[in-house]
Amino acid sequence: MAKMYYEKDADLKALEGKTVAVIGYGSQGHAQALNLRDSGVDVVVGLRPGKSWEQAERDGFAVYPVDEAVKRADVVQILLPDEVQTKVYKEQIAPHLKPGSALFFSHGFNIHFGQIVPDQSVDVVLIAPKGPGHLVRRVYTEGFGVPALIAVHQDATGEAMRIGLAYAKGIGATRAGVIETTFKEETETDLFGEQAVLCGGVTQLIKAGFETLTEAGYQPEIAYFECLHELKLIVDLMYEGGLSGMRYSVSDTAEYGDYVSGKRVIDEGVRERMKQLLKEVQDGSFAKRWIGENERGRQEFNRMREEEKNHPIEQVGSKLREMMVWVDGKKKETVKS
Ligand SMILES: NC(=O)C1=CN([C@@H]2O[C@H](COP(=O)(O)OP(=O)(O)OC[C@H]3O[C@@H](n4cnc5c(N)ncnc54)[C@H](OP(=O)(O)O)[C@@H]3O)[C@@H](O)[C@H]2O)C=CC1
Ligand SMILES: CC(=O)[C@](C)(O)C(=O)O
Repeated sequence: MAKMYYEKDADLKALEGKTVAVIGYGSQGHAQALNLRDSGVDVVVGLRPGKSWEQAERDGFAVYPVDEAVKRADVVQILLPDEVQTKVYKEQIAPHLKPGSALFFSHGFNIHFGQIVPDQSVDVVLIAPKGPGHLVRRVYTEGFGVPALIAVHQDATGEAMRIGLAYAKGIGATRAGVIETTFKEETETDLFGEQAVLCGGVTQLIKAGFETLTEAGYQPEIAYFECLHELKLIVDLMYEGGLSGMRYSVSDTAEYGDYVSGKRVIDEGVRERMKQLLKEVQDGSFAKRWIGENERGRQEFNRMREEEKNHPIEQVGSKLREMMVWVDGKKKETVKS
């Protein structure tokens, strides 16, 4: 069984007198910077001029160009998009990293695939929340935490784990639990999971179900409720009580359908294709394709993003989300797309 670290295993004193520079203020950056500050940690933000800089200033942070933020920092957390980290690191971070400082990531991609090779004089630590940034913030403000993974790639000071656990406590992760891993394991499992299950697999399943119902003539709003909206409620039950917890709460009819029909949708062929996806993550061919796509200007990415935005399920969903009174009687602050 994996070792789990909790609040009692982490000491924020490890960050006392240290400045943390959060580089990037997007999904993870804003969440981690706000949570750290609320936990009493001294935080500056490193950015380029633009909407994030303006937002970070509105949120009361001292914002600097990336290189200036790094010069002020004892811990540098790189929360830039994976595809831009290498260039920014080489040009604006590496030349200003202080010996004995710590370089943090929330995804192991650029270390694992050798895009970033830090100087031996710095600690290199991974604190990877296992959840989207906006929920890392929301759950923290509700008094809870999103669990995270921790890994040490380099321990120049002998303090990397201690500082890493303090950081995890600062963003609220030790409230839930932090599991020790490696950059390799986090990178490969995260890339596989987001492609085969969380984002890729699930969205294709939702769209296939929605299209099956709408093409059979059922109302698109009903198809949306059945195949997307209710999924959150079902997954909440799994989140709280596992698959058995969900099956306890749904009807026996649904549970029987789960057993006799689910495997006809997700059959052996799907499992074989999942194994192929994992191979392409492990051998670096996915990483090579993603790095190349960015070097070529992201035409394929932008075309697919546009196609997905125009899918009927998006139109139906945005109309319904405006019409519905939400479960707790008020509309939650939705993530701005
Ligand atoms: N999204 C998530 O929930 C999760 C993300 N991660 C990891 O966290 C890291 C950050 O991802 P995420 O938060 O999604 O990123 P986002 O795309 O949400 O945010 C990126 C931030 O970086 C800034 N930025 C982009 N390019 C530059 C640049 N050249 N110079 C300075 N600032 C720049 C953007 O500012 P601007 O407004 O100027 O574009 C923005 O503030 C990644 O390693 C990712 O894999 C890990 C777990 C979950
Ligand atoms: C939220 C998360 O961890 C993902 C899906 O892997 C990501 O956004 O990179």
